[in-house]
Amino acid sequence: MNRKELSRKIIDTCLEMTRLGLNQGTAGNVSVRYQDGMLITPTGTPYEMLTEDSIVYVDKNGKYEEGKLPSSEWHFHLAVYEARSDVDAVVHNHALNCAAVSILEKPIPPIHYMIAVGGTDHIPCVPYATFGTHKLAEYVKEGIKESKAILLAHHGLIAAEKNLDKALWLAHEVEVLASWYIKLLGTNQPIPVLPKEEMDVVLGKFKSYGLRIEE
Ligand SMILES: C[C@H](O)[C@@H](O)[C@@H](O)C(=O)COP(=O)(O)O
Ligand SMILES: [Zn+2]
Repeated sequence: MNRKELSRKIIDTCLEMTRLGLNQGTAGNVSVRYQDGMLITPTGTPYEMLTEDSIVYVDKNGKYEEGKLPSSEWHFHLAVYEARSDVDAVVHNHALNCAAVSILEKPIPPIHYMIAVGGTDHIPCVPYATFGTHKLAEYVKEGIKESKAILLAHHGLIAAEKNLDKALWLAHEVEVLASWYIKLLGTNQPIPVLPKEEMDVVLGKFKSYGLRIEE
């Protein structure tokens, strides 16, 4: 895809993220790997106002086009691309249930085998750091090596995948898992989790269970 097509795809992903109920207001941001950097949503702009021209190119050193202001979270988007050569798209949101679990500063444990979607047996939660900081990007860089989906404490979710459709799908799956976890926590009962041996089996099966979403 050329730059214009990728920019359109970013905007469509943002709008779909809101339609799916995964985001609100100007929270969240979306990027794709492009040339030696990335294309990313601008900061503080309602998704309905985005045009292809508003999408910002940021190079691998964080230098961006004059006259445009990228998402305040460009540091952690670049950090994801640095950390993982197997992903080309990143979605960040403040989805209700993901944000709620992140406030507990807890990972989502293996309450359901679909927890394997991120590539490990839990959805990690990285420590809190102020939005838009290098510190937050450092935490993200470490966390994303472990799982393609991570919670950011007291903040929200990051999902990274091979393309935008897959990244959005992953974000949606994790929000469903987070909603089950929140419900379970509300029962005040002990929460059974799947044993490590079973999660290893599922993780193995997921390696060949391809998600048929291509751009
Ligand atoms: C304060 C921001 O909303 C922050 O939470 C950031 O993480 C976010 O989600 C949206 O920021 P941008 O509009 O700068 O992408
Ligand atoms: Zn955010």
